[in-house]
Amino acid sequence: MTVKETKLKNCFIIEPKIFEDERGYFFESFNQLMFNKLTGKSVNFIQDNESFSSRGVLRGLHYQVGEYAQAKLVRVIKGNVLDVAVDIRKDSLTYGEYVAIELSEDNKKQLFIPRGFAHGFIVLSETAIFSYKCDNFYNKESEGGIIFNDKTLAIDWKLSSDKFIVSEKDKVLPAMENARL
Ligand SMILES: Cc1cn([C@H]2C[C@H](O)[C@@H](COP(=O)(O)OP(=O)(O)O[C@H]3O[C@H](C)C(=O)[C@H](O)[C@H]3O)O2)c(=O)[nH]c1=O
Repeated sequence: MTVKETKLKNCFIIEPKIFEDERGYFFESFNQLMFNKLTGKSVNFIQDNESFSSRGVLRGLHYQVGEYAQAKLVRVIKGNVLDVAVDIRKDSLTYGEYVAIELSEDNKKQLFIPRGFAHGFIVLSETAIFSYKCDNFYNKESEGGIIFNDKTLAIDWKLSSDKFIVSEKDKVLPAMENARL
């Protein structure tokens, strides 16, 4: 397992060690001891989520505020997505900056997104199964979001916007400047 910090403090790219043989492959998708040792963090994940989406589906940018803020460890089991994490920590030197990384069944990369980030992804493959761990429970009342095409962020989602499939809820998310932080 290798861990590399991104330009955004405490946001890490994790690459598990893959064991391949004539049967296929094996890897530890999460190991608490190694995660804590290599990130220097001690995160207690308490909820696992999974979503299935088709090409062009864009989920995000989402986060939870206050005591229900969530750190996430995200990965792709099937397919290929562009995953985006936006630093919305008010006191952060990289506030308003984001990282974008392709996560796929082939590269098996994972992204650790700390509390204080907005998160979203777009599906680049025919379909994708997205799986992630959260260190806090879902709390509808604590949900916040930023519109995916925020002008300040100007995220390049890789696909042409006429191909985007966005939920009615996400279509009306506020710009970052008006976001609930
Ligand atoms: C997130 C969540 C949702 N739900 C229910 C609420 C809705 O009835 C239904 C679909 O929820 P939503 O449309 O918010 O699902 P996504 O658009 O995939 O939301 C996620 O998308 C981005 C990428 C994230 O990082 C967040 O984890 C999360 O906001 O599942 C639950 O019951 N528990 C949960 O933890």
